[in-house]
Amino acid sequence: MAQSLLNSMPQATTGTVVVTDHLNFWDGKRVKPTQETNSEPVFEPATGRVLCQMVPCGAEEVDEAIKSAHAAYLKWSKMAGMERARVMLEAARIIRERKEKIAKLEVINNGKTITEALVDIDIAWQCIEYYAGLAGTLAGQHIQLPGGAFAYTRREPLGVCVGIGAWNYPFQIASWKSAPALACGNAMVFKPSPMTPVTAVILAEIYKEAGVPDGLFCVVQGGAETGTLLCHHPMVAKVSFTGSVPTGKKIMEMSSKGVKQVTLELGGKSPLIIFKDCELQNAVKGALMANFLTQGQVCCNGTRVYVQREIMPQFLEEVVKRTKAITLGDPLLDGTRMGALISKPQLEKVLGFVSQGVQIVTCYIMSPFFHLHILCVTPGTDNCNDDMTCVKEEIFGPVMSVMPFDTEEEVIKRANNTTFGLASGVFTRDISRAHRVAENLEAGTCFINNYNISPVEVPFGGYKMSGFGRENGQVTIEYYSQLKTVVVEMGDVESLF
Ligand SMILES: NC(=O)c1ccc[n+]([C@@H]2O[C@H](COP(=O)([O-])OP(=O)(O)OC[C@H]3O[C@@H](n4cnc5c(N)ncnc54)[C@H](O)[C@@H]3O)[C@@H](O)[C@H]2O)c1
Ligand SMILES: NCCCC=O
Repeated sequence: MAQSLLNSMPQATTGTVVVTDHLNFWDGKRVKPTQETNSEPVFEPATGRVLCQMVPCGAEEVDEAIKSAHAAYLKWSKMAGMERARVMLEAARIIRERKEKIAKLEVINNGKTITEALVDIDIAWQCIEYYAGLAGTLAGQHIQLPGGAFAYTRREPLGVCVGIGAWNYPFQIASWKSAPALACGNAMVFKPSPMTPVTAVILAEIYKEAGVPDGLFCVVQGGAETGTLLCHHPMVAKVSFTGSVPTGKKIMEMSSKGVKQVTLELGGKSPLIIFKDCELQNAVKGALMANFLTQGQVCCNGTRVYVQREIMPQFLEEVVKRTKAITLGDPLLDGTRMGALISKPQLEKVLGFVSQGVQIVTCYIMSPFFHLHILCVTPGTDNCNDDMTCVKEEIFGPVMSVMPFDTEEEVIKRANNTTFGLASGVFTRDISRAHRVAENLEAGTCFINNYNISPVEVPFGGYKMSGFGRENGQVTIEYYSQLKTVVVEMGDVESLF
């Protein structure tokens, strides 16, 4: 089914694709939804046209998917790490081979530009390749004890893990969650966002084609209700969630009832600090990368840009010039650098944030629906300051707030004055200052002299209310496995009784 959809992709242009294939996947195949009367339209962001119908899974369907995943887990978890690695490498190879088609579908469903979607799909297969490499390295310890006794540890999988995704990186989020889960011997049931239901099921088909047991990676469609069913299911061992802070709190609460492990990848309002000794052109490019990828709908964006007062005029001039030059338009065209926001409500939400009296330096709103382009900056503290709602809250749109600062001590205090802690950045030529600032910023990542690069070898995750647990990097193995200790007596039992 997906093959037929993918095969038609090379000819697809914006406004032409309609997806009719079933979007659920378990037992190794696409599954027809049972409650079709509950369907919700899914829109193509660039046109506002209906792309497909999303039918949420109910309790019985969720149960079927989880049971299918559990059956697969019993087989997959008994395979050697190297055997799992071979299957995962094949999945990575297939994604690489089909990346143009997958990226195109991602654009049609999400509205981001094709240039970015191709990078997202590259990062997805690289993630699967990276964890395939780690699958064969999972090992425990041997511990010598008195009298010839010894103990050893085994790194074991958790069981059936649930992945719940946001809409901004649909295929990539499904890959970032499934790759470490599968490498450790788990199965995964993944629920994409109801706004972007189309590409996770393609990942499921690719895993199957690569040779995973039927059911190992399942996809159930739905929103909050389906997500709730997943979090409460007694056969689920772990929930890995990407999304907003309010939903993250609910996920944690629900998971606590079953004492399930949780990873939370939540929102942010990250600071980017630009010192006067920076290489200005790099800092300007960094600020744009920190704010405008995926139309600003990126969790780790550096949306609070603090610029040292002495260079504010030059910085603003350059940043405004470059922002005005961003090509907005059809996201499927190679030359487009900013596509469409995910939905009309999201557009309205973003506009609501900026209608607060801030000076908007440049603003384009394109027809028909969701194109938006706003740079909201000001050199004065009165017009754009730390206390404004749009500077404190996550907007999740292409809005950059720029504020002046005077000293390092002051800016660190202001940068940390937030409940979020996902990412941060600093531009300076002073190496000591760079590392000192990185140490003092309360965030899970600090970019020095760059912003928003996410190599899969590098851990990614938040401090404070931006969540806990990590994705990517070696450490994530610990979030998808558990340690068993085996204690071995070689002599007689010395009993006190
Ligand atoms: N830290 C990260 O890695 C990261 C990455 C991408 C997005 N995000 C964050 O995600 C947010 C935007 O995404 P969104 O609007 O899809 O977030 P959201 O919290 O509204 O939804 C995320 C997912 O949770 C599901 N969900 C909603 N209510 C639920 C419930 N009660 N129980 C179970 N599942 C439920 C949704 O259907 C969706 O699949 C932003 O805050 C952004 O910063 C974080
Ligand atoms: N490049 C991945 C960033 C994920 C956050 O939205």
